[in-house]
Amino acid sequence: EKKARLAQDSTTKGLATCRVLLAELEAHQDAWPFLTPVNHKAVPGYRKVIKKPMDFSTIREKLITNQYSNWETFIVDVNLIFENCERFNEDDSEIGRAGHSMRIFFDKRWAELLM
Ligand SMILES: Cc1nnc(-c2cnn(C)c2N)n1CCCn1ccnc1
Repeated sequence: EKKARLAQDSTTKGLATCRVLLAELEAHQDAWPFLTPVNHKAVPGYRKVIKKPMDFSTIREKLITNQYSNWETFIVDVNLIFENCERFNEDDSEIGRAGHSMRIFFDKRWAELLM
């Protein structure tokens, strides 16, 4: 009973921390490419190349509708944003640089908040 309650608490606390972390990501000055889903109709090749699109608004919706079982599943989706960005964009491009900057910020912050 106690163990189950502890696990539940840690999940609730973990997911509350994810909301804080997501708000910081969305507020970051380099977040602009990742705020909403890539418009694959306007971006030739995106739908073919990127099998699992992800963006901050989709993550927010999933958080609000309880689709993350714990903070690990949240981290997987955030990292998907950065992996997609690196796959589709040159490192030496506006969006590529924004992706690297956001990944560095995220790696630091989740370690501080969740580890
Ligand atoms: C995220 C992301 N990764 N690639 C793109 C993108 C969109 N168009 N092109 C030519 C890309 N390489 N995006 C979305 C960037 C969304 N955006 C662009 C300008 N303001 C927002």
